[in-house]
Amino acid sequence: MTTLPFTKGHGTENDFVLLYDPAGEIDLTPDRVAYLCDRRAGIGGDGVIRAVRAGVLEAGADLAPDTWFMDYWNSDGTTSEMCGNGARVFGALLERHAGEDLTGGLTFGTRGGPRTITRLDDGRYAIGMGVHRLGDTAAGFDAEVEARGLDLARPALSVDMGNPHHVVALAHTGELDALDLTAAPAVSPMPPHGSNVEFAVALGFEDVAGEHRGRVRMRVHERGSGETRSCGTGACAVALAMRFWAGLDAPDVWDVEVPGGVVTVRVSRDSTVLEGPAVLVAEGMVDLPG
Ligand SMILES: N[C@@H](CCC[C@H](N)C(=O)O)C(=O)O
Repeated sequence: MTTLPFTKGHGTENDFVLLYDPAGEIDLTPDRVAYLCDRRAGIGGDGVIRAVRAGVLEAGADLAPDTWFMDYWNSDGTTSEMCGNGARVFGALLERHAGEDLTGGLTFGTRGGPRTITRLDDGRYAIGMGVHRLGDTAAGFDAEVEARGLDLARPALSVDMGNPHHVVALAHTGELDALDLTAAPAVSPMPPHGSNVEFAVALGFEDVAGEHRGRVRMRVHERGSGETRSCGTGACAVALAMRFWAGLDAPDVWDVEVPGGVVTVRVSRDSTVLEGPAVLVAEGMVDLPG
């Protein structure tokens, strides 16, 4: 039996089991991840995040060995390139367990490339999300999505946030509420490694303290985790798609309502910054079977 210390945390209720493992001593396997994320038999979470030094991971080979690396796993035991909400919670873990000061920004590694986290004056965190890429912007859409609760297949735009996304615009919040995301939406064509699928309804634009802001509500079905109460990379994908579809006068700042709260996405030419909270809720010890 292996016994491990863990931290439980969430970002807008996208929740994670966090393992502080600078020297890479934990033998993390898909079965162990699935066990930790099990909400009845384990701790429960949408994913596992291990804080490890880049030098002890093959995926961190391009980084200076003492760079922190966010080793992200979905609840089904698969890994992903990036997790936006998880990155904020990872930052809060580094503050608590490694004594890192994030007020001036800290760059860390992910499978999707380096990202930077900064603690904001109001206690939230900002993540520099790296370079994004929209799919077929000439056509406006490059896929179709079918989901339970939708009468017809809907057009979707793919957005690469380091990890894959497809965004579907719905007409009103009634359509969003009627979705049944207990089954994975069918994406056509589906990328080889799957996709995260966001459904979004534009709520309007407003000027707040001299800033032109958009507001949008979304739900998400995450690759490897099912429906979650928030997705940071998904919120960025939604803001980018909405901004693109809205045309010339579209805001660069978007408040994205998710079932678990609100995050803010700031768009510049080819990159985004994701702002939101991170909460560490518990520390404990867990026995891993086997
Ligand atoms: N919830 C995350 C995304 C987690 C990874 C995703 N399920 C994938 O497989 O790409 C976020 O906040 O970005």
